[in-house]
Amino acid sequence: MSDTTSTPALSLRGIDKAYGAVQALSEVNFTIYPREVVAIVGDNAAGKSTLAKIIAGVITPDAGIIESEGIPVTIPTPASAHALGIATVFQELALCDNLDVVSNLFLGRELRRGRYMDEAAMEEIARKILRDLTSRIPSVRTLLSSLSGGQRQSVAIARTLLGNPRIVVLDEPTASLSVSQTAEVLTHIERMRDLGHAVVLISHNMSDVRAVADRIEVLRHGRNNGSFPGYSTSYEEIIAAITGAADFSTQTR
Ligand SMILES: Nc1ncnc2c1ncn2[C@@H]1O[C@H](COP(=O)(O)OP(=O)(O)OP(=O)(O)O)[C@@H](O)[C@H]1O
Repeated sequence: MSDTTSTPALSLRGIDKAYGAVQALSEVNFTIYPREVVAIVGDNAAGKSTLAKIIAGVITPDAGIIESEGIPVTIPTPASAHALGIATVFQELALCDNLDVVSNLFLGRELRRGRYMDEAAMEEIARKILRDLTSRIPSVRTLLSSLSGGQRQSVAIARTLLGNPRIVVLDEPTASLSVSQTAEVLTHIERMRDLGHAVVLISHNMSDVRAVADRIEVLRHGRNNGSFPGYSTSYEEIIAAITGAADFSTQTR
């Protein structure tokens, strides 16, 4: 259950971002609380990825205020996002096919014991994280190249959880997954919320979003166009906000 009585984990207000002549975001507001899954939805070019990249510190906004746990911050780089407890899984999962699950999880931050890598400790942590996510990967020593798309997504999510982030941003995590793999990823999202993480879910898939999101934020042409409770909003209502058949621009959180 989200904790909307507490200070927001992250809050963005009045965010503008232009790429040359293209105004990708205009006066966008976005808030997420601890233990909350918030979906950002919208048509192509609505500004979803741009907002995700601002949260991830990949790009900086031209204007607007960002607060982390109520404190004004800037997120000029991915390292500063990381320092604020924000982890992002981009669509290109950035995993190594020729390495196993453990090596992918700990790539660049291997645990050592003296001069040697502490394989046993890394295996144990990998198993625990995957168990917490209820992942069905058979062995942490499986090579990435032999995993399904859904299992690879599990590894990418597990890798972000190693740093125990407050906020996890998932960019289209179920794109190109089968029905059963999608169900597995949606379970991971629910587990992350149960474990106390706030999850930002960028998605095109309305049934995914309605299945797991506590709240759905619609972007249209780079502006907010409505904020809806996830479980009780009809498919038609969300589509109307996405397509502009209905104007919800004043109804944002
Ligand atoms: N690096 C860039 N240079 C120029 N224009 C860009 C750049 N990135 C995004 N845009 C433009 O900004 C607008 C918003 O793009 P963005 O990728 O944020 O939308 P989106 O909602 O994620 O779309 P999609 O669902 O198609 O990925 C679009 O008009 C896009 O063409």
